[in-house]
Amino acid sequence: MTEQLAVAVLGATGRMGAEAVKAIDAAPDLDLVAALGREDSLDTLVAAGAQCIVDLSVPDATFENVAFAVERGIHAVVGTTGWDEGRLERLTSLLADHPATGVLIAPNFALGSVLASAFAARAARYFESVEIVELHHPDKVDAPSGTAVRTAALIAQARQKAGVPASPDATSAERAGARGADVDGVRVHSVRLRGLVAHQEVLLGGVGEQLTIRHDSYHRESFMPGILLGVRTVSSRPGLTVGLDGYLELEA
Ligand SMILES: NC(=O)c1ccc[n+]([C@@H]2O[C@H](COP(=O)([O-])OP(=O)(O)OC[C@H]3O[C@@H](n4cnc5c(N)ncnc54)[C@H](O)[C@@H]3O)[C@@H](O)[C@H]2O)c1
Ligand SMILES: O=C(O)C1=N[C@H](C(=O)O)CCC1
Repeated sequence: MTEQLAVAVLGATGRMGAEAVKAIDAAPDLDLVAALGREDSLDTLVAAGAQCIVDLSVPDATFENVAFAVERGIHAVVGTTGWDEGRLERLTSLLADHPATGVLIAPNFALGSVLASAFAARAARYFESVEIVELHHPDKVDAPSGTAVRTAALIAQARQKAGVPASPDATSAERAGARGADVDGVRVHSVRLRGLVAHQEVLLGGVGEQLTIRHDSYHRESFMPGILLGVRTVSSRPGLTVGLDGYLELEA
């Protein structure tokens, strides 16, 4: 029998963490060696012999958790949001000192969401206007969602490369927030509504037509195949990968 990979979950009692604990526990090739909450010491990871962490904690804690792992040569699969450019730069320089260690930061582990963002980036160069509406449960602490920030970045890159001008917008009188947040030049609107899990629409407008690319996660189980893929792949991908699309063959 091949040796199991020793995995620890951080944020283990949270909505996502609890689901990840179940998924890792059920995977025959993975050994759940630790399940940490807010009060637990990160030293537990070392004592438990973790080879890979899955961080599903909170934006305020995720950098410290991942840095602790990287400094000890423990790979990290990260679903927690809050990874701005400054944090990514600091992590990249930390990884330079630990060249065998891999980190995957995936704003969304649902395959359909990753595909929807990739499709939207491809389509965005052909439409005059593009805006994003992200819709989540009301217990979410951050807005806009990490997925929307990543989708906007991919769209902005694709439009810039293709020389597409900014989406037209004649707004000259605005009540604060009415036009959403500007993320890399793309307007992002955040809805928080009881009953929702995680949903996103990319609205693409051209003369006389509209294309909507929508993805829905109805249950947190939808994120588990992506987490397992990340855990199984991260040790063979040293350095930093942002987006699960980095581990998928998305080109047709
Ligand atoms: N990448 C994805 O596919 C995906 C999917 C869903 C949620 N998320 C993100 O995952 C994060 C968690 O979401 P959630 O809905 O499970 O939130 P949650 O609030 O239910 O869970 C977070 C947990 O982390 C714990 N925690 C706080 N500080 C900690 C620390 N220092 N170390 C370890 N644990 C700590 C909290 O006590 C809580 O139990 C959010 O940033 C969310 O946006 C990502
Ligand atoms: O429930 C959440 O919180 C989610 N967070 C991620 C994000 O911010 O994009 C992924 C979807 C669910």
